[in-house]
Amino acid sequence: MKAPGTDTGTDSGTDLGVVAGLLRDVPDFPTPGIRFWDLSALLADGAGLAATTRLLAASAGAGEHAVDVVVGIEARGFLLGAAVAHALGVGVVAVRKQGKLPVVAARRSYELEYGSATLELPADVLRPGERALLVDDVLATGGTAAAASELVEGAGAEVAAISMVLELPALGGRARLGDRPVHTLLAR
Ligand SMILES: O=P(O)(O)OC[C@H]1O[C@H](OP(=O)(O)OP(=O)(O)O)[C@H](O)[C@@H]1O
Ligand SMILES: Nc1ncnc2[nH]cnc12
Repeated sequence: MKAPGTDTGTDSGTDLGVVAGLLRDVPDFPTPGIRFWDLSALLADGAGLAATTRLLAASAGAGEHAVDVVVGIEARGFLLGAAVAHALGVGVVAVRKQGKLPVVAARRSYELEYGSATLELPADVLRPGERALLVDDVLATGGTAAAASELVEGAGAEVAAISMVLELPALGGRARLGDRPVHTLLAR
């Protein structure tokens, strides 16, 4: 039984159950053979978004280990990254797909489960020594998170942690991320 006053809806086991119950998988999207994990229903649900935000923000560290900024990866990482940054009281940096930013600090190209892409970091938004929390929805091959991490580190900032909702372990993404701390809420 919970102690009086602790039933605030922020129990992490309860939050995880809410998140798991709102995940959807779609066969053969965007190409045949891909089992696509869709977070639309989770994000559209107020309790789902709140639970996800709390769980992702728990990777942010505290005190001298606290992160200074959240980095959200286009596109689904923008939604989660902004929510987590707001919960932590820090700012959010949008790492964008190629061609969207007017002033670019650096870019990295990579392969993912169903194609290839290039990410760009905006100029003059990360300061050397800042501790960044990388946020995205899915860790699959790890190509996206590795590219975003390299951009953050190339700017002289530190990837303090990488926080994602869902990991697809069969695709080996975690191994691509070296010794950077990776936290995923669920695996499928
Ligand atoms: O671990 P990986 O194999 O790199 O795959 C994970 C990435 O794939 C998806 O993004 P996608 O590139 O489809 O872009 P979107 O969010 O703009 O739809 C997902 O949101 C992650 O960013
Ligand atoms: N299977 C998948 N579902 C959702 N997002 C992804 N990104 C890469 N692979 C994915």
